[in-house]
Amino acid sequence: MNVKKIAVIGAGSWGTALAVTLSRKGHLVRIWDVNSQHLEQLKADRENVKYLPGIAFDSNLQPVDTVKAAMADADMVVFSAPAQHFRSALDSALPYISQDMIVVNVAKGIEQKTLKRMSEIARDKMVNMKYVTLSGPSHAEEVGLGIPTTVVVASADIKLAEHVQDVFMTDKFRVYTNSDVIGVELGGALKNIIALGAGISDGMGYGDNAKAAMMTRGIAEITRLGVKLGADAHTFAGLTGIGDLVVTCTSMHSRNRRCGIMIGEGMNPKEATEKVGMVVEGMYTTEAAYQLAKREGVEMPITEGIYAVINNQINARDAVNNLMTRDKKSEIY
Ligand SMILES: NC(=O)C1=CN([C@@H]2O[C@H](COP(=O)(O)OP(=O)(O)OC[C@H]3O[C@@H](n4cnc5c(N)ncnc54)[C@H](O)[C@@H]3O)[C@@H](O)[C@H]2O)C=CC1
Ligand SMILES: O=C(CO)COP(=O)(O)O
Repeated sequence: MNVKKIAVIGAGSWGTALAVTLSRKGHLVRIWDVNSQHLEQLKADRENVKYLPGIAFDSNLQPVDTVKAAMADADMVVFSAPAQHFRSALDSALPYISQDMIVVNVAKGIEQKTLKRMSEIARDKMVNMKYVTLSGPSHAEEVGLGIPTTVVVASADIKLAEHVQDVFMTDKFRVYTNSDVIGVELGGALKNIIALGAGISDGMGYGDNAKAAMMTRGIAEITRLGVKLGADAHTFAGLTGIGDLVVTCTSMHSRNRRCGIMIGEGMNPKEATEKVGMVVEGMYTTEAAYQLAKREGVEMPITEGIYAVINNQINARDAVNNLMTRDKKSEIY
């Protein structure tokens, strides 16, 4: 195997699970986080007790004190900060990113203040960056345990995507490629809105029929916005579309779903988000998608309903009633 030096920026649950996966494969991995206290704990425990407990670090996975130390001589950098923090994470690492270094981003979101996808932020910072998006149905807890998982790496440069596929691929972590960066990014980001909705539905005590409706009509509106923004509709039928939607709407590992459940049970959305204790990307992506849908003139009734609920403009029961009593429609339009 061709051993790579890999920097991981962001030691939350996903950054840690990926760092563990890469180091188990034999790569030399250094992980850094903006929270220095958290880094001290990683060094002392050789485990991420806060975000991914129970998964021991191999000797070739090293938490380091500075972004410079993480990036030194790296062949590849993996950004695993939440989407709203990608810009600042990239800024801190940018001085050390050469034209040859491969940049992989695993955040699932849209920047709220600019409505930009993660690859658009990266492109603004550095032309010709060797940039790849990694996404798909992949809860960190299961990846850490080595439970079979599939993901997709996307780049317009398919050779680059294939290279990243080789670096990450193991018999427990199967990696596909896709050249549709827009579709892969939007699938991963927008499913979090629907996962919030699925959780709200569960929290209200609604059943499997309601959740199936949420997921199916959810992917319909995700596809509508995605295609309008230049994605390939087929991508939304794949791992980073329906695949990630299914895993997030049905799993108790999902922070978005858990947050939704608490909201559905009556908790204030802000309190529910804080109670999860990790990033709940859907809370930010809902706002961004709501604005994007308005800007693009795309109908996204579920997103609109969830936007109204999490902004305390309407209660969840009335939002569902609004969805159920919309004008009659054909399923395909
Ligand atoms: N947890 C999971 O199972 C998966 C998460 N993701 C995505 O990965 C991204 C990160 O999620 P998690 O790891 O779960 O979040 P988390 O809430 O577990 O941890 C986020 C970490 O990022 C760090 N951070 C924040 N700003 C930073 C910066 N500027 N530079 C360096 N570190 C910074 C925080 O200190 C924290 O340690 C999200 O976009 C999420 O949607 C994707 C697939 C699976
Ligand atoms: O994206 C994920 C799994 O694919 C993680 O989802 P949550 O952020 O809802 O936990």
